Amino acid sequence: MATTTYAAQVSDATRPGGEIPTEIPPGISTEIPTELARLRSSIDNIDAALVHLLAERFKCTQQVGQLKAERHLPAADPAREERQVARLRALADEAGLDPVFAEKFLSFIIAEVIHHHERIAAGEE
Ligand SMILES: O=C(O)C(=O)C[C@]1(C(=O)O)C=C[C@@H](O)C=C1
Repeated sequence: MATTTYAAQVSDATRPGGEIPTEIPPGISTEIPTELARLRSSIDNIDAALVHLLAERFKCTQQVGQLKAERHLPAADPAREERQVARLRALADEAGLDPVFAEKFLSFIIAEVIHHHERIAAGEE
């Protein structure tokens, strides 16, 4: 999509390879893009950490999937999930994160894990 506004140009400038617009309109402070770029840099670091943490979690759950398949255990354990949800919701609350979001996020991950467990049990992974 073509960027026409100054705000859109500044937004593009914070992307890798982006260029700061040469003509800054009068009255527009360069402080905003600097602060935005700093915050986005932190967000990128946090996103990278999340990816690494998720990769570690999935390495663990892949092993759990193997274990469950060998012992013919069901892929899902709703009682365990209930405890995880309760714990995560409390942690989220303490941390200032929306517990509803925390639960949705955990459920999304667990659904993917169960899918992998089922594939392992079916000999597809
Ligand atoms: O702990 C287990 O039994 C798992 O299979 C792991 C896990 C999870 O991702 O945390 C996934 C599925 C289960 O329903 C409960 C938890």
